[in-house]
Amino acid sequence: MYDLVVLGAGPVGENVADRARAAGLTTAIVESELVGGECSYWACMPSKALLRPAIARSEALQVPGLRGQVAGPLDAHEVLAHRDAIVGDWQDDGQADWVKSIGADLYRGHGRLDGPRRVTVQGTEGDRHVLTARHAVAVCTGSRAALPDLPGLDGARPWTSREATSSGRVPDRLIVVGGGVVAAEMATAWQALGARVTVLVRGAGLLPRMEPFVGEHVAAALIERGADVRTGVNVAAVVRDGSSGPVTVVLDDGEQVMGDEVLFATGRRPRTEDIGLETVGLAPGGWLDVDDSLRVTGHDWLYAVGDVNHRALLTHQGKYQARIAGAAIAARAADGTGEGAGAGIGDAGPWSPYAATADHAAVPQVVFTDPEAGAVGISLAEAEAAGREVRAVDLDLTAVAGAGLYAQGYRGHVRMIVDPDSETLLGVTFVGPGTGELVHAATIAVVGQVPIARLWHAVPSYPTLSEIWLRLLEAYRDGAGRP
Ligand SMILES: Cc1cc2nc3c(=O)[nH]c(=O)nc-3n(C[C@H](O)[C@H](O)[C@H](O)COP(=O)(O)OP(=O)(O)OC[C@H]3O[C@@H](n4cnc5c(N)ncnc54)[C@H](O)[C@@H]3O)c2cc1C
Ligand SMILES: NC(=O)c1ccc[n+]([C@@H]2O[C@H](COP(=O)([O-])OP(=O)(O)OC[C@H]3O[C@@H](n4cnc5c(N)ncnc54)[C@H](O)[C@@H]3O)[C@@H](O)[C@H]2O)c1
Repeated sequence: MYDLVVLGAGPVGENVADRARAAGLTTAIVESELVGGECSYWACMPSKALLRPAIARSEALQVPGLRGQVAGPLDAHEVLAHRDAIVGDWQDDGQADWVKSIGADLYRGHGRLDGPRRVTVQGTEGDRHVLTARHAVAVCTGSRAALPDLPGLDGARPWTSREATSSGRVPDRLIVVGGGVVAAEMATAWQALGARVTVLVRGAGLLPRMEPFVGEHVAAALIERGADVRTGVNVAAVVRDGSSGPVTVVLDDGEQVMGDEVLFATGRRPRTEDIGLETVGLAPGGWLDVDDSLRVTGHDWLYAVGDVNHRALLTHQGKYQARIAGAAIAARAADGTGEGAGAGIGDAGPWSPYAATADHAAVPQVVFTDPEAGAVGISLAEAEAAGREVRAVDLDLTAVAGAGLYAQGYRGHVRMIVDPDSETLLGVTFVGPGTGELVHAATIAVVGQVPIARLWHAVPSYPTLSEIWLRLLEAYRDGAGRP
């Protein structure tokens, strides 16, 4: 018997276990593939290992004295080897050792709920275990790529995010279907590695969840570097010629696009179809609904944390939820009841240690395209959709001296969304080289609800990109975004 059983040892499951361990709970953690999850082996880490050389080279091309040194293409062989090293050659010994080091017991195999507070593990070696949880089970099984139901797709062996982050060779021609973050980042990476890239976007532009200027900058840069970015197109079928021949994507107007590989970056679905949800009265296959303490609706012992609850499909946000869930599980366990709304966690109102409030108000994200983009909080479109009256302050990032020093011909843009009543920030979005590192300042301003009047005292260093904060305050003072 354990205090807590965690299903899935991705970044989120690891953090739930660690937080619970810090509070003195005994923990078992079950993993069917690699300890470290999607993020470590087929998502964040390998994708950023592929992207960092591309972005560094691109920035060096804008720096006097360096341009000539990086005029040649990336050494794809070296970049792929670096990616392999970053993912530890898809071996998880280091992370498995870490799980042991925190005192949790690791069970390797497929875990399934088997009624309240029970998990069975079908071990990878044919072994079988029944684990019982005194206080809680945390489902942290993550998500996998969602593929559309298209004629020919199964036989066409499409890439998903897994192949796009782990491929050992650069295809001559890569077709990318989708316009979200995976599509934009992977188009950027493989183009920089030498593939001729065609991006097929169903909607009006790339990165539709962010402010529109982000997708415009990223698409323009991809096109300048030779990619074919087509918007408003629908894929009707996919055909692979033989087992290793080229692939043809047929659009619904009959046009055909040829490639050597096709990546479907068309979103995610939850890994909940075979985890025994039916044994506790829940429907298999869906995202799991949770309250702000990450407890599954209607179950006082069951938590769902990370991608699987669909609140924010990001590692850092999942790990934030993990810290909150771990704290709530421990507090309810200490309280001795583990039952009833609020038992052991007091009122757990917004911003308490037991409420993942930032999921609603301030989810930060950096998109590692070239140029980089970053955002936190709401966009103008989201404010309008919610009927909120806001002021949007827009600026070109070249308004600061730091931009011209960062890169010759620097291009970038920022938008700040302000609540005019409280004069606090509701959201900020950046696009431009180096802007990923500006996002955390924005996150602190949004989460801290720092009034504009106080932000004037947060003096940005000269001559950094951060000086854009001062320009934003000046523009706001001078009436920018006023109706
Ligand atoms: C290409 C790509 C790039 C990304 N880049 C970023 C990025 O730069 N920054 C960022 O913040 N986010 C990024 N993300 C999102 C990030 O990968 C996810 O948000 C994160 O991995 C979610 O963590 P998780 O622990 O909830 O799930 P996962 O990482 O999916 O881990 C779940 C774990 O549970 C295991 N599991 C599932 N079912 C069972 C079962 N029945 N029994 C036992 N074990 C089970 C799985 O094997 C897996 O190890 C990216 C995603 C993709 C696809
Ligand atoms: N840097 C980062 O933080 C980072 C990087 C990669 C992924 N992620 C996370 O991973 C998650 C998954 O990313 P994603 O890009 O796969 O999903 P997404 O939901 O962001 O984008 C999927 C896109 O595919 C399109 N689409 C869906 N079905 C389609 C179809 N049949 N034909 C054409 N287009 C179709 C959608 O319109 C959407 O624009 C995201 O939520 C993101 O937060 C984060």
